Amino acid sequence: MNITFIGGGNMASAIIGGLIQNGSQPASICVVEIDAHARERLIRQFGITVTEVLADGIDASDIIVFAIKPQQLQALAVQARQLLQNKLVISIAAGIRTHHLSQWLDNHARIIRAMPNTPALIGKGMTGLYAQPTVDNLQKEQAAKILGAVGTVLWVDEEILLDAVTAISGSGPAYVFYFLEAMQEAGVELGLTADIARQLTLQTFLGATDLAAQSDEAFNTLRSRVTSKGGTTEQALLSLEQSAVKQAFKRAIRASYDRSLEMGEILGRTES
Ligand SMILES: NC(=O)C1=CN([C@@H]2O[C@H](COP(=O)(O)OP(=O)(O)OC[C@H]3O[C@@H](n4cnc5c(N)ncnc54)[C@H](O)[C@@H]3O)[C@@H](O)[C@H]2O)C=CC1
Ligand SMILES: O=C(O)[C@@H]1CCC=N1
Repeated sequence: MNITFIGGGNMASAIIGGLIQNGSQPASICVVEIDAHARERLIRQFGITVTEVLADGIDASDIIVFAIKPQQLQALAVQARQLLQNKLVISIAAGIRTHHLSQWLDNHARIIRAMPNTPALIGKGMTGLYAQPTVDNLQKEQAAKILGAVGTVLWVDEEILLDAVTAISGSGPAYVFYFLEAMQEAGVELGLTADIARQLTLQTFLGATDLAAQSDEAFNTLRSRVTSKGGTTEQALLSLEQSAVKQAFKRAIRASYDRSLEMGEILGRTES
């Protein structure tokens, strides 16, 4: 199964790294990339085939992954539409709806929209998938196999739910890194070295998320076990409540969701 990525930036690189780590042959992966520095990096990092010529890249595979910015997708689609025939198109562009992409591609009917995330690089990605009703089961299995090679996949049966997936797991690693930053900074302010604060923070996230993953219990039950009456955690949680951190966090996720919908709306409205 050969795969061509159009765009070899952060997210494509994370998926390619995960695929190779999981046993894919570099020779089965091609990237079309317009930036010369990025092309050099991709060859150095992965030993894959890289080209700047769209037709060559599309010709090389039956599965084409659109991995460029949402704002660039329409122009690219218009260039690609004569070249795709019945190939499977997987778009990872945030917000862009399959019916708009299909229009830009002259009513192409084999489109799967995917929302992966960057932990794909180490095989721990989370990808939401939505297929147009015209995509056949074999092509759905191929898409699930590719993204499944770099983590967990789940299908949604309404496209709007992919905007929710974007807000939770697509953008999600950035929220986690934000919390890691805050905990490390707090540790340093309390006198720890940056290295020790980093180690304590990371191991706490790893331990707590592994514990939650191995438990059937609700997150707030696990939280209550850390929170001794009259103890230290209680004070921290009280402070978080007083600062309305949960509400602020939910608003942040809603802002990501709204932006995904807005990008779909605005970028889909433009004429092809
Ligand atoms: N970064 C992330 O965590 C995630 C990103 N996405 C989606 O993935 C897509 C790519 O995002 P990133 O990788 O972060 O962006 P990026 O900016 O790192 O990569 C985009 C790459 O596409 C190249 N490019 C631009 N126009 C091109 C063209 N016409 N032909 C070939 N190459 C072209 C650029 O030179 C660049 O290397 C976006 O649509 C984004 O919404 C989806 C899930 C997560
Ligand atoms: O920030 C973005 O728009 C992309 C989609 C999800 C993660 N990164």
